[in-house]
Amino acid sequence: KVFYAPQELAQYRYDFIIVGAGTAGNVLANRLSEDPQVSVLVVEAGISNRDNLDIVVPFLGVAAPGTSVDWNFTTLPQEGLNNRSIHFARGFVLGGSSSINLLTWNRGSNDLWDRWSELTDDEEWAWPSIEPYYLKTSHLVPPADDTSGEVKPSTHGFGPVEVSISGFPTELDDRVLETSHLIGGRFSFTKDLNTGKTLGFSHLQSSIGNGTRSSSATAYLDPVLYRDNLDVLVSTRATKLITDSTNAGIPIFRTLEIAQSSNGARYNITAAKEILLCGGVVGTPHLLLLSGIGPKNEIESLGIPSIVDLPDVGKHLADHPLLPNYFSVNSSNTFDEVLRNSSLFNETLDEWMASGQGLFVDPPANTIGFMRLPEDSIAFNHQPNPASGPLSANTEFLFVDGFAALGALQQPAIGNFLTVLTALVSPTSRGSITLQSIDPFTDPLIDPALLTTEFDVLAMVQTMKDVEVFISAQPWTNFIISPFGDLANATTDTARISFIRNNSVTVNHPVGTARMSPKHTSWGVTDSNLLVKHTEGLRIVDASIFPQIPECHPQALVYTVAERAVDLIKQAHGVGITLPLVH
Ligand SMILES: Cc1cc2nc3c(=O)[nH]c(=O)nc-3n(C[C@H](O)[C@H](O)[C@H](O)COP(=O)(O)OP(=O)(O)OC[C@H]3O[C@@H](n4cnc5c(N)ncnc54)[C@H](O)[C@@H]3O)c2cc1C
Repeated sequence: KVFYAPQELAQYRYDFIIVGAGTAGNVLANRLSEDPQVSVLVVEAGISNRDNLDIVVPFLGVAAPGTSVDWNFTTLPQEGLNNRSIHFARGFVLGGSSSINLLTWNRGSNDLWDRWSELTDDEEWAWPSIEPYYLKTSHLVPPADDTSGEVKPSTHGFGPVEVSISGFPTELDDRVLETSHLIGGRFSFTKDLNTGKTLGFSHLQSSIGNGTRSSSATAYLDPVLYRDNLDVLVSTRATKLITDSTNAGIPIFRTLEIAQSSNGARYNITAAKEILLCGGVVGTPHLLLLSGIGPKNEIESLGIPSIVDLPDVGKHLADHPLLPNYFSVNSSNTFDEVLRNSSLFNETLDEWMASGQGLFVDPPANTIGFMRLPEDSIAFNHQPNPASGPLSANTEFLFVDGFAALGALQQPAIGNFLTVLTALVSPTSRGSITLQSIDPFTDPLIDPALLTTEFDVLAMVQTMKDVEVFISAQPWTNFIISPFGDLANATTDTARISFIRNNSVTVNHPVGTARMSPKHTSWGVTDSNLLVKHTEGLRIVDASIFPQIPECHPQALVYTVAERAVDLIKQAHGVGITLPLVH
C-alpha cells in the first residue's frame, strides 16, 4: 500500500525500514517482503511516478530532470568548468533516478567487478560471484519494432527489469556501425557490450520494454504493492538516524526520524532488524551527516554531536563529465523539427500512444561507443591508466540524431544537427557532499569537482580528437556540413580545453560518497557486507557505496548490488523465501 503521510501508517515498528524507494530501495522492498513474516516500510521523500509521460515515454526522459520528479540540486561553482554551477539531477519520485534517467543499460566489464573485489578484499564482489546477481536483475525483450538486433541473448538474465535495443532506426545507426567497421582498432565494433568487455561501438541497450521505461518502480515495486507486509510512505523525508543504546560500546541505530517539512511534525519509526539506507549518492551521506555519522570536525562545526567519526562520509564523489559536440547536418530527418513544431510533436506522441511505435520508443541515442585512450596518450604522462583493467574504457560516445540540449546551449531555432556526446568514464577528479545546515530540508553542498585533474582534461581533449577522426570517415560524407558554434574554432588543444571547460556538464553518474572498504581499514564507510562501520543496525545499499566509479552507465550495477545485498540481509536475519522472479 502507498501512504501519503506518516499519521496514515497503522504501525510505527517494522522489521526493515528502507530509506528511499529508488533504484536499489525497491529491489530490497520486493525481495525482503517475499517472506510474509517480515514487515517492510519504505520511506520516500519524492512523489508518485504515476501519470507522468516524461517518465514513461523513453524519448521524453530527457525532459524529466528539472521538473517536480527531480531533487533539482545545483552544484557549487566548478573550477574545472570555468566556475559554472551546473544542474545535478537525482530522482525525487518512486523509482528514484531509475525513473528519470536516460535508460542506458550496461552491466560493466568483468574486470570492473574484479577491481571492486580487490578494493574490498572480498572475493564475493568479483565477477564470478556477482554474475548470478546480475542475471536476477533483468531480461532481454524484443525492441518496439520487433527487429532482431545485434545482442548475445545468452549473456542476459531473467529478472524483472526489461532491456532492449532501439526500436526506431535513425539515419545515424548504420553510419556509426559502418564507421566502426571501417576504422577498426580503438574504434572497433562490438556485438554486445554486456558480455564482460565494455569496449567498442555497438547498439545501445536500454531499460525499455514495449517502448516504455522499465524502472525499479515498474519492475520491482508495482508488482508487489498488494502485499500486506509492505508499506510505502511517499512525500516523507528521513531526517535523522537515532541511537538510543549501544552494544559493547557500538551505537545501535534502529530508530528513524521522519518528517514532511522543515517545520512539520517529527515521527519516530523503529526497525526490529535493520535500517537500510538507499537514499543515493546525495541522500545517504546527507542523512548520515545530519545524524552525527561522518567527519567529526565537519559535523561538530555545525553544532551536531559527533556519534561516529567516519571521515569518508560524503567524500570521494566521482562523476562522469559530458561534452556535447554539435554538427550541422545535411538532412531533414533529424528530430529537431519534432521538438520545434508542436503539431508534429503531438502526432509523434499520438503514434506512441496508439501503437507503441515511432521516434518516442527510444531515448535520443541508438548507438554508443566505449574506447580506451591511445597507449601513448600524454594523459598517461603523470597518471597510470585509472580504468579498472584492459576490458574497461576511458571514454564514451553517444550519437544523437538531433540537437541534444544537455549542455550549456539551447536548441537553435533553425537547422538540423548531429550531437556526438562524449564522456570521460574513468575520471580521477574527486569531490564531496558536505552539510551547509542542520535543517534536513536544506540541500547539502554538492561539489563533483569535475575536470579538476590534468588527466581528466587531457582525456576529454582526446574524445574531441576521436570524434574528429570518426566523423571524417566515408559514411559521413555529404551528411555533415560543419561543426556548430564554438566547436568550429576548437582546432588547437588550448582551444579544445577552453571549449571543454565552457560546455561540459555531467552525465549524472555520481557514485562513491559512502564507499565500501575492507572491514578493518580506517578508510571507507561500509564494510564489504555494506554494514556502516562502527555502528549496529545500519546498512547502505545504493550507488554511494561504489568503491570506484564504473567505466559505464551505473544503473545496472546499482540493481546488481541491491540483489547481492538481499542475500546478505536474508542470511544475516534468517529471512526466508526467494520467490520465482517476476517477468
Ligand atoms: C538524469 C539522469 C540520467 C541518467 N542516465 C543514466 C543512464 O542512461 N544509464 C544508467 O545506467 N544510469 C543513468 N543514470 C544514473 C542512475 O540512474 C543512478 O546511478 C542510479 O539510478 C542510482 O540509484 P540509487 O539507488 O543509488 O539512487 P536513486 O535511484 O536516486 O534513489 C534514491 C532515492 O532515495 C530518495 N531519498 C533520498 N534522500 C532521502 C531521504 N532523506 N528520505 C527519503 N527518501 C530519500 C530519493 O528521492 C530517491 O528516490 C542517470 C541519472 C540521472 C539522474
